[in-house]
Amino acid sequence: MKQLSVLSKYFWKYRVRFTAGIVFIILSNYFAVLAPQVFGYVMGKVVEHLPGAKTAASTQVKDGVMRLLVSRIDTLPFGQLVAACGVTILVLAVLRSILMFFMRQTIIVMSRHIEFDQKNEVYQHYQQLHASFFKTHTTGDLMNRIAEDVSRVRMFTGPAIMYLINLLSLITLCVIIMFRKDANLSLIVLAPLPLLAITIYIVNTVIYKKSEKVQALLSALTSNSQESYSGIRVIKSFVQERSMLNFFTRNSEEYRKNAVSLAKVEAVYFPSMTLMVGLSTLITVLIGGRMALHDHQQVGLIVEFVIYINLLTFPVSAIGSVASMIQRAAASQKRVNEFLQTTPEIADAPGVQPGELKGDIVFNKVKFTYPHTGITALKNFSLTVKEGQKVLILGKTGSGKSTVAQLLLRFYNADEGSIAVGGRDINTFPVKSLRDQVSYVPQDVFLFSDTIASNISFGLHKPAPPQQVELAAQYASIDREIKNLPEGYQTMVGERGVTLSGGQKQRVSIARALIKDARILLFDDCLSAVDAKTEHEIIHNLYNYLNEKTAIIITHRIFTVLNFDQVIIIDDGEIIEQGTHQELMDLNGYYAELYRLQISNDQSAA
Ligand SMILES: Nc1ncnc2c1ncn2[C@@H]1O[C@H](COP(=O)(O)OP(=O)(O)OP(=O)(O)O)[C@@H](O)[C@H]1O
Repeated sequence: MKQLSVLSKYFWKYRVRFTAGIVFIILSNYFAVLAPQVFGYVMGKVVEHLPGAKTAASTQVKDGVMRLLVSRIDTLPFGQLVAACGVTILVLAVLRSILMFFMRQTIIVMSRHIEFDQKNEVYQHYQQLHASFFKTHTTGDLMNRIAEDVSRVRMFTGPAIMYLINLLSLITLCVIIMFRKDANLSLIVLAPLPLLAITIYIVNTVIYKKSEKVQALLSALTSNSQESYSGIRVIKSFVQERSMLNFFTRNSEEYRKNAVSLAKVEAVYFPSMTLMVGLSTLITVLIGGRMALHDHQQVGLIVEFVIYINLLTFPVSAIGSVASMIQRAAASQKRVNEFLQTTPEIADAPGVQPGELKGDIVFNKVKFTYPHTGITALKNFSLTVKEGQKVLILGKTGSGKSTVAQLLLRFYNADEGSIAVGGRDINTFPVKSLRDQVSYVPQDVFLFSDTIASNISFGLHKPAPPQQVELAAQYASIDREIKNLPEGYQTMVGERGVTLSGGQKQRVSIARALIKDARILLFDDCLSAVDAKTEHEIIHNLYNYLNEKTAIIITHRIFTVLNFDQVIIIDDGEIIEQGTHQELMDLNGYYAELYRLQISNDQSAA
């Protein structure tokens, strides 16, 4: 419950709606308990008019509104009195329905507003969290917190709160009226209700546990089928359809067993609930009937009590489900809180001022170990890139090349040493300002489910004119291919759109970086999927585009077309060769060997 206290800020935010909702619930329940009193009164009058009735039935009227009504109709002829009572009951029912409508309109609508705010809060927090957080949490878990957990919390801020206030006010009103009318009879007829509430709570907990399991199995089944669809080509090419089917069937069977067991418990639950409610009504009729035999005056009271018991049925049976809704919401809110309390590791130091990024990039004795794997990706890494220089970083796979880009963009903070741009430590720039001024083409291409034009202009802060988008695409050598698509730049890509080839996606991703027109560019192995001719064309275009800009190009291949100011070879996180093309050829080490190998491969391919 402590977990849910964080929601108080939202209840305060929507206090007017919330208070109005509480008033509507209480008023609607007040009208609900007035109706049995009218029934009781009219039944008393009916008994009074029965042939052979000896005594005038007493009308135990305790409520102010009832007293007012009785004073108006008590002297009416019998027929008119009954009609007036009928109309009153009808009016009360209509009033109650209207109030119930407003009760939902206030409380349930408030819960939807809270859900919206909370989703935004969670999403905003996601955006601020550091890269290693996303490495240690699965996408499914993150999706669950924003979707499933927030929805369960909504079940608390909406239905659970509404039922709780409803049941508390209705039980209080009914019990007060019943005890004022006949304390002994009240004690007897209400006795089974706590038993009913406890039983429902216990059974509900069992249902909750079972449905949790069913839910988890269903999630596993969904991820299993999702993975099968995504990897369908691998499955088919390795002829693994049957084993995948067997795996799915096993999971599916497990799900079926648990779902059937849940259905069995639910099947017992509802009839036993009705039985217990029936028991209360039965006790009222039995004891009340005996009382009425001795005293006809009691008939109206018994009728009233039977209606109260039926009125109490729903709130009492809701206690269990409300309690488990609150439990679930508390567990979900705990998960949301854990996440919201995760502080972003990469944050701006107090008082940092934005500034223009220009000048040399200097890595000074940088050491970095990935926090959750303990892999030291860079050791004693020092590199000076002068403004306007083009630097090529080469090295075996896993040698630490991409880590250089990750650290420069502050996806992670270096453990030792420093990184400076224009003589200013990058930690003294606001992170957003730093990233805004560096164009980055990541190794893993990601395109959003949107048009090609939107994907290219993604990093811009205002809409880009079509000419600007086309120019960027021309530099990335993808313009012609885009124009050949049925809808050109307006073609949808991503899951629901046209499937671009790996090389096409890479070039759209390059265009997205180039359109930013930043002074510093980082290309991380971004031409791995294009053919040699296209690679040549892009490098040639880049040569013109880069001009005065500073560029760090990470790759496995040597680009012979572009004249690099420096070539760096990294091995196991350390620089093992560094210099110009000629210097490294003279060194006759890793670079020279790679160069000769590549030239001979290119020649044999030509
Ligand atoms: N996010 C990460 N979390 C943990 N370890 C990582 C992460 N990224 C990379 N590593 C590890 O750090 C080392 C260097 O990785 P890095 O991606 O910098 O290599 P790379 O030279 O760019 O490789 P490739 O050419 O295959 O892209 C590798 O051993 C890798 O397993």
